[in-house]
Amino acid sequence: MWAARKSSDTLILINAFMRPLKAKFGKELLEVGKYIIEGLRPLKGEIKVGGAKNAALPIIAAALLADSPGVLEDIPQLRDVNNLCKIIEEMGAKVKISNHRIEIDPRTVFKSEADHELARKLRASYYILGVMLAKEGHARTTLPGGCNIGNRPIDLHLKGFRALGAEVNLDHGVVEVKADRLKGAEIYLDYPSVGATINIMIAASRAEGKTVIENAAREPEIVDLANFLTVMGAKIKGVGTDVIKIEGVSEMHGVEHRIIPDRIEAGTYMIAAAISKGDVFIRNVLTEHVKPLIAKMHEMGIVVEENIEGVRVTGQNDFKAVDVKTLPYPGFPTDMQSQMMALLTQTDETSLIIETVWENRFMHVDELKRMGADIKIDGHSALIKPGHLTGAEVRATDLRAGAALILAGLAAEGKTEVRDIYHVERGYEDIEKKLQLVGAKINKIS
Ligand SMILES: CC(=O)N[C@H]1[C@@H](OP(=O)(O)OP(=O)(O)OC[C@H]2O[C@@H](n3ccc(=O)[nH]c3=O)[C@H](O)[C@@H]2O)O[C@H](CO)[C@@H](O)[C@@H]1O
Ligand SMILES: C=C(OP(=O)(O)O)C(=O)O
Repeated sequence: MWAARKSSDTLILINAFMRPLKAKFGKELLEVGKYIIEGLRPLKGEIKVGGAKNAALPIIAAALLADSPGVLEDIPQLRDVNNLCKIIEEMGAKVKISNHRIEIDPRTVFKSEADHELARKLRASYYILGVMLAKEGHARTTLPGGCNIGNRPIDLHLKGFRALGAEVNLDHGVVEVKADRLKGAEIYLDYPSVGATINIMIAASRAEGKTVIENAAREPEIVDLANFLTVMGAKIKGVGTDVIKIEGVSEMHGVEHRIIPDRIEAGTYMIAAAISKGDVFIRNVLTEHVKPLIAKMHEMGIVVEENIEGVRVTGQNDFKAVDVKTLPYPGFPTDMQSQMMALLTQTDETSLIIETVWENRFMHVDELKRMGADIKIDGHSALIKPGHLTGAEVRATDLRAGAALILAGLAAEGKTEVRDIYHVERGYEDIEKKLQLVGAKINKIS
């Protein structure tokens, strides 16, 4: 959407040229690309982090709950955001995008179904379910896409909707939820699922009476969404703890809201600074959100200095091996696991990573091995031995796997080609440009 608005003439020309090729090879043809990285250059300077993808997405969807237009600031320019905006536009909302600001007018929404093809392109499309169920008493969408990092059921979302009084149907991968009136309920989540907590919180904000979500997820993105909903008129207490209480309201209005900084993007650049043996100030970081990473970096002997605006990471010492276990917030984030693994290939001894959130989030391991890494997987654990990385041709199997390979490329001798960068662009805005600004030799070939 941004690209189209930035240079629509160029796109018309490209499309005319690509149409016959797209017809022959499929519509994703334009989305293939690669990064080429030449490593062993210490990064120096400053990188600015953007708004958080995983906060922006539910907040864009939740803007439809209002009965008047609203404005969102610090929206990252990402494939996922673009696709979600297309979904809500197709449902009738008026969406005006300029730079990192989006105006959403929900008054013209006439449809409670998300376009299936678009919905399959991202995980967060399922927030349309909670939003439209609350707003119109009906919603329909296909099961969502997102990273292929394991089984990604939505049973807890559906359990929550049922508890609120909705009728739920899941047939051939299409989910439909309906209710004449949602009623507040007590809902215990078997696991503190981020998506289920968000979807239930959204639906409950317009239900009749009080809802209590127990064993709720505590991620900062959920707190950001709750702050947004509260300014819109919702009554929410306990967010950021594992018990969230919501008193339903009948009206919500459009507001202005600034999205919190992306803690995973911040963490990725913190590792870029360290792994390249560089010295980088990463601006626009809420340091309390990256504490689990800062703690591990300190253990490794990496110098991390925090201030109100961000963190300075200096990676000039030798790195000590550490063990890492991924957990729901405030534990070490699974979304930083692959990037951390790239860093742990550069330590003095063997490190251990235990992935407890997703059962299939080691797909980057085979790719890192192509670059010379010595990693053994046993179930949910990976043993990482120190090794010398050399450039290779590798594939970004998912968003954070792609980020890990770019990071490994920064520490590798020679040239690394990271292919299939579709997923990377779902979650990182201009990663190659931000890295170029601090001295990395990285180019994107589209
Ligand atoms: C768009 C978005 O915000 N994505 C993030 C969100 O994903 P997402 O919201 O999909 O992740 P969840 O927190 O829901 O999933 C965590 C665990 O709960 C399980 N589960 C989840 C839902 C459900 O109904 N039943 C169930 O069993 C999953 O299989 C997984 O093992 O949180 C994850 C965990 O921090 C991150 O890796 C993702 O980047
Ligand atoms: C897994 C991720 O995203 P999604 O849930 O959107 O696939 C992620 O952001 O690392």
